Amino acid sequence: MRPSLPPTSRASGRCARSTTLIRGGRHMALYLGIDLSTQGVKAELIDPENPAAGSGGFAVGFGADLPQYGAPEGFVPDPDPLVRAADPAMWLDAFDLLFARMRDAGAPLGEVAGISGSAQQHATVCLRECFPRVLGNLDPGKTLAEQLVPCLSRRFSPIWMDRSTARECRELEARFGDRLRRETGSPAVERFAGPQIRKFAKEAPEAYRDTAAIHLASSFFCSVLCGAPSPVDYGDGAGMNLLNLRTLVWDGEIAAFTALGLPGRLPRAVPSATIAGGLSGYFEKYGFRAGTPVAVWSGDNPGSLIGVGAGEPGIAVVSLGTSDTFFAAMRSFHTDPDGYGHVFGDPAGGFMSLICFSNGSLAREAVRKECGLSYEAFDRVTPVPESEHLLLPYFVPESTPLVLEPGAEYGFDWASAPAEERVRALLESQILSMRLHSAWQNEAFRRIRVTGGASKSAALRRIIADVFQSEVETIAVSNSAGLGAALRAANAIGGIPFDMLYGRFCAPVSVTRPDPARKARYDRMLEAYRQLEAGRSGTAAARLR
Ligand SMILES: Nc1ncnc2c1ncn2[C@@H]1O[C@H](COP(=O)(O)OP(=O)(O)O)[C@@H](O)[C@H]1O
Ligand SMILES: O=C(CO)[C@@H](O)[C@H](O)COP(=O)(O)O
Repeated sequence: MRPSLPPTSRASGRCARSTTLIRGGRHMALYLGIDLSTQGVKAELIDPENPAAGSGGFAVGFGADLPQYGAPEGFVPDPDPLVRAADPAMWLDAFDLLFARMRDAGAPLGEVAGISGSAQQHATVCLRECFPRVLGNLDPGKTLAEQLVPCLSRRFSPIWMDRSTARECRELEARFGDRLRRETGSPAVERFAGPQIRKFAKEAPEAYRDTAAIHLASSFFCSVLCGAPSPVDYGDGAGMNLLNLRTLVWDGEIAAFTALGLPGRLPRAVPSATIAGGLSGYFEKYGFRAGTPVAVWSGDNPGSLIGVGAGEPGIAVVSLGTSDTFFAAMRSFHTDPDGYGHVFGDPAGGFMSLICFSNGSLAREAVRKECGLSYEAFDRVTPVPESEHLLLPYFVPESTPLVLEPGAEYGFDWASAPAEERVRALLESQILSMRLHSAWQNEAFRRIRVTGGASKSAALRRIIADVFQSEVETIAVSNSAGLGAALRAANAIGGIPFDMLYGRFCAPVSVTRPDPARKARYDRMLEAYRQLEAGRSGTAAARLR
């Protein structure tokens, strides 16, 4: 059994466990998976022939390790809660730091046979014409940031938390109506790349003219590894409002309307098992072999679908990272009539659903601090009271349902409630919202796999099991996006079938069984939550109509 990443992994360096992959020994072929998330970059190194031997995982936290960027939560603080951007220079420095740490810890990077990765979804990186030339001539004597920042035509990248494109979404909806949802898998969505690019082209036309290529964070980092521009995979590409999921090519009409000349600025869209290229010689300084095959990167949620072993329909996944997401491989392509759910490419083939709640760990963090609790205490107090208190947990702008003006709304006397009641109300409300807004999938999932930082919380796992009346399973590695990237590399490059990899790396290590006695309670609370949400001014039950 592989132990999970200890909580310290976020802060810095290598996790406490040190295993055989670091201590030495011969390996047939190792695969490396990297995940660039909102708050840090993490890596998982696996040996498919010896799944018990882990690297322990490596991590760089933007706040703790790169404080000079002033982005403690991974984005540049902005007084406007709708504006959220990150500095690609910080991401690039984190990459150099991550690989240096792996080399210094003795990770056998020379034995890596294949690499892939994933990134937080929707973030765009805009690049000048010089990008391919600079990439092809990276100087190992300099840092990635020193060399690549001059290629940026937009200095900061809007990330998935940005909600400043309501106008552009309205324009896209007015032009294409329901075709957007039916063919790109989602209505126009504020955080998606298309509306973000439209806003950029309108507000900074010169910088847009100076832009030769627009990458997602995933295809940007795949390009950096390969030393040449990389395609976008269907998993992450579907989060742009630009990819036609019926034809699996960029929708020329939608792209041309989004911004003049956009079709010529987009990388190719390809299946997730595509080999993007060979590793750039720049990375030899960390001990890698130049030319090591790199499989295209994906989004962190599609990557996690693979990392928890749920690439086939039947198991739902709840990822409790900075955002909370609920997703599952789909049996058939269908879209959410309310417009909150999305359809992305499943890296194992076919499609996956996804619903994103922006008030995931950020909301839990806000309440935890307000109550002055540690996470251990937070976890201990939650199962105690059986009160049926609810709140709308909009501590930051919310995607599901769409809430642009943040402000939590309480269905009970919040100020005088004891800390444990507040915490329980928050966690139950978050999971009830998840049940409410995932119903469009029309599938009763009997098994849910949980992942992400907050999946360590036994209280949250209990609430998920009881609210959904499903078994809730964990796997050993909580960095499922990083593990998913390593598994994708082993599949695409090593030719190892996913079901074999799932069997070796994704077996459940804990199961929380639902308590049937709580079913009636949560059915009742779901109805009460629906009414609380419907009664809030400025919160639409459906994005569309
Ligand atoms: N024991 C815990 N209980 C609840 N939340 C936790 C716990 N440990 C960590 N977290 C939360 O996990 C979050 C990070 O999760 P992670 O999956 O690493 O995020 P991301 O991939 O989005 O950067 C932190 O914001 C923190 O609030
Ligand atoms: O916007 C979405 C999904 O559509 C987010 O889930 C991002 O992909 C960020 O992921 P985390 O950093 O929270 O894992």
